[in-house]
Amino acid sequence: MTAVLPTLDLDPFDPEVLRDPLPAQAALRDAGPLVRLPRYGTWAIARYAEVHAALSDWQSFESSAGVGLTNFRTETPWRPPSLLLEADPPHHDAPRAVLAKVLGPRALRTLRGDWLADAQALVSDVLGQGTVELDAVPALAAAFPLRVFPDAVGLAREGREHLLPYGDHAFNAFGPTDNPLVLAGNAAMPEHAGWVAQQCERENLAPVGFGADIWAAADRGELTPAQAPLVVRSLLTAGVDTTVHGIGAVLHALAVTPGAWQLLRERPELVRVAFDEAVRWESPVQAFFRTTVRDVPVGDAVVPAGEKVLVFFAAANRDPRRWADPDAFDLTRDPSGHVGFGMGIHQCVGQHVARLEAESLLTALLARVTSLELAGEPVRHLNNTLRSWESLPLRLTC
Ligand code: HEM
Ligand SMILES: CCOc1cccc(C(=O)O)c1
Repeated sequence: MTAVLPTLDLDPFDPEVLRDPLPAQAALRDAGPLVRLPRYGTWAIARYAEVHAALSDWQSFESSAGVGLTNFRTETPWRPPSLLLEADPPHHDAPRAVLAKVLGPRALRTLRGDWLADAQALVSDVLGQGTVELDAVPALAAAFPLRVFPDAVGLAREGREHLLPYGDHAFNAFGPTDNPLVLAGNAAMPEHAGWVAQQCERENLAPVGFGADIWAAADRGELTPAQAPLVVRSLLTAGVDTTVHGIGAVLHALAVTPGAWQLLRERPELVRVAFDEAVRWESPVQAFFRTTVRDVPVGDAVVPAGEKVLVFFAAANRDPRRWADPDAFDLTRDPSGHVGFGMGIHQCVGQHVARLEAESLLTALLARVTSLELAGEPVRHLNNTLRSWESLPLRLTC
């Protein structure tokens, strides 16, 4: 008698699930190591062990059929596929090697001083002399990445307002194409995508920056000239909304966790742990799909070849089988091993950039702000892939 496969009539892209995904994540973990989601004819894995195993096994779970619900084998992608996110070895190798160098810790050493100074300047701008109340999403979480990252890429000043809506739509587009969030973004997308594509061309990039470094790699033959603009596009798609919502997540976590800000003031060396713990706890990138290359055993079942599997990073990051007290934001925990940046060959190539942005802003805030607390009810921003805040009212006391 074959075991009956757990099935859940759950829609991971339902707006109410996006608003509060925790019950759905718990239901998926509790149902079993592999769960059938008939709603979209797909499968889901939500437990840490199976998520980690799938992300580490790109030969069985491929990305080149797309990491959203759309199967590139049978449907046309909305844009030319990413040479990293939506590619597998061998095609993935060269673009990944180039970006790993361009965005690596060594390359970022030159930015560390500038980004801390920029963070200190921004914090001085937003703080009065005493207590200030502000919406931390526009004032800090969005303001800082938009202040430092486009310059680091080498973008012109004009048109940067396209970046956030472009990324927001790109992340929505990993969900169902008939989803209300996708439909709402379709009209403006050609304009945003057109501007982004323009900025990836060599002549529109500054002579110094991540963009120039990618084109220099093409000059050295490490990429073809046709690949270079798509690798730059990866930065513009993946590198803005994610850090905005990552910083929003750590500021929210610190504001709602009693004693956390004080502990960080006493132990500023915990700043980098704080950001990774926030990425585990909130998982700004909630989930991506993979497609099975062959019949793949998961738990005591088998996923047939050619099927879409939802790999739920956020659910794995709160799996009590892996984490003690998983729902607590705990600065004394060691969050290493979390899958908030993914795992394996596709693990976030921009994670060092994200960490440096968060570290810079938190360091500047910690030096000036004695207490950081909610000043009103935060409001969620709904997205098919991103967990994020529309607004985060905070009270900062100096
Ligand atoms: C808090 C901020 C961020 C989070 C939570 C995040 C999350 C992720 C995750 C989960 C993946 C794995 C995707 C998969 O396995 O299919 C990934 C890949 C990627 N990320 Fe990030 N990311 C962040 C910031 C950034 C930044 C700042 C950049 C660029 C500067 C970036 C560029 C990329 C790219 C290009 C990939 C594809 C890598 C590959 O497929 O080899 N990300 N990111
Ligand atoms: C955070 C996941 O990483 C992404 C997301 C969207 C696009 C790309 C890309 O490589 O174009 C990467």
